[in-house]
Amino acid sequence: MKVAKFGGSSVANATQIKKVCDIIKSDDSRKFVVVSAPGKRNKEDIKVTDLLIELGDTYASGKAYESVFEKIVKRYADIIEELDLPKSLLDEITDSTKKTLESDEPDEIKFDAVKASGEDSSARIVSAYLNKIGIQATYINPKEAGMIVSNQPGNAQILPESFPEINKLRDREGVLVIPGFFGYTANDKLMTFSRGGSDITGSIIAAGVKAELYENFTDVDSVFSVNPNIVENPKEITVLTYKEMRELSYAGFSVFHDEALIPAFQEKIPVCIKNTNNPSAPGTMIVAEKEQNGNCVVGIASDTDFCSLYVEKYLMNREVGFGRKLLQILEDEHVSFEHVPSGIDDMSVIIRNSEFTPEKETRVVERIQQELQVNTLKIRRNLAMIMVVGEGMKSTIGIISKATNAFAEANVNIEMVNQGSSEVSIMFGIEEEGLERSIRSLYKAFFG
Ligand SMILES: Nc1ncnc2c1ncn2[C@@H]1O[C@H](COP(=O)(O)OP(=O)(O)O)[C@@H](O)[C@H]1O
Ligand SMILES: N[C@@H](CC(=O)OP(=O)(O)O)C(=O)O
Repeated sequence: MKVAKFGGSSVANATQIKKVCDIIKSDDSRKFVVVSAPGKRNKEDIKVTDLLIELGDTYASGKAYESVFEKIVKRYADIIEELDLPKSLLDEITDSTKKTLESDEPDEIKFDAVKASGEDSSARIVSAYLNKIGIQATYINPKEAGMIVSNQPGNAQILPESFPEINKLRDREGVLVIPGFFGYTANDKLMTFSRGGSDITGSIIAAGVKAELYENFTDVDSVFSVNPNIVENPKEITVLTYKEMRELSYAGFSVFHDEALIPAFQEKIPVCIKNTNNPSAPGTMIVAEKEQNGNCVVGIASDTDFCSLYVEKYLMNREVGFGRKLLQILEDEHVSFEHVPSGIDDMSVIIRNSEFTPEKETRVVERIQQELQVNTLKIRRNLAMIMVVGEGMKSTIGIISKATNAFAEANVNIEMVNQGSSEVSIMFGIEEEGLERSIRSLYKAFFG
């Protein structure tokens, strides 16, 4: 039995949904189908999830929300009409979205329910269309599927007790169509995962039903060795390990959510990234282990919007507990950090800009100065992180020198370097301004 997840681009309009249903029809083992909300139909379009977020915000602020509501309804209306599905389905979706919007739930809970209604509507539509073309299919709500999550709006985590419940889905008849992106708390409150979280649903279902394969259908033939929006026609990756993919998606390969590998990895379920628009292409396989042959670097990922908090203190190496005290100040402000490169007398903490608001910065700086008596304290914003990834790097000499040469050729100054202890990745911090030319130069050095 396989789990097939279809992303927003695969259900963006009726033509795409027909392709999705053909893919399901072409293989009887595709029993579990997870869908996202309709995504962008072209570059300038807006994802339904983004419209729903706008709807929730507008409603909460007491402003007129009707025009954005109409835009959302129009997206479903066009799809339902073109698929020749009954008008009652559109009424059902419209009524349920309106009811969610007008519910008495606290704003935070309501926002998640409004946001998730895009996935819910997609699943109802796909299931109805499958039945129309003669495939027995049932819409399954995540509550019915047994997806119990933590009480963290917008950032829920699956709870372990879900898996035995999900396993029972194996006994159900026909194709089961499950909306991605959300689950329910033990108190029956709907909570969404973080953005892009339908990939997580697919992986949870795959782990729960112990699927033979988790197929993740998107709009590219494979995972490329570098973001195709930066380098034209980059090299395709045929096989990746879980570890490599986790590092790459964490560091910016938005094609697959970085948290989504964990459930599949725990049950050792292979993942295949495939293209809805070209399903016969083999795609990229993500597996536990692979043979090391060819290039030791598999991919180069990058992300922007980081800042660094740099502290220097003479004899820091001798001061027991310095690192803990610094990180404690960040913990007290609920700031999570990404990397901590350090020297003898200095330490940097790399944080996402969104985590480190100006208000938090003021409080953190004040406390560091008062409590840690550092000699230097510097905050730098607008940093980009580049991650060079590959399991084969640990047994290969000269990777860092090849990379630093590539930065030099791109005339970009490296602000920091951090090699993860697993030696699967090397991280370089640079100013955002030099990002694209660095990536092109690194790509040329490792894949050119
Ligand atoms: N290294 C990469 N390989 C493939 N695609 C990538 C990579 N980095 C970024 N992307 C982008 O990810 C997109 C697919 O992810 P996403 O938009 O989330 O799809 P979906 O709509 O299927 O959820 C691709 O269209 C591509 O622009
Ligand atoms: N629709 C949600 C969840 C998701 O996974 O979407 P997509 O498959 O389009 O990345 C979002 O936009 O965050």
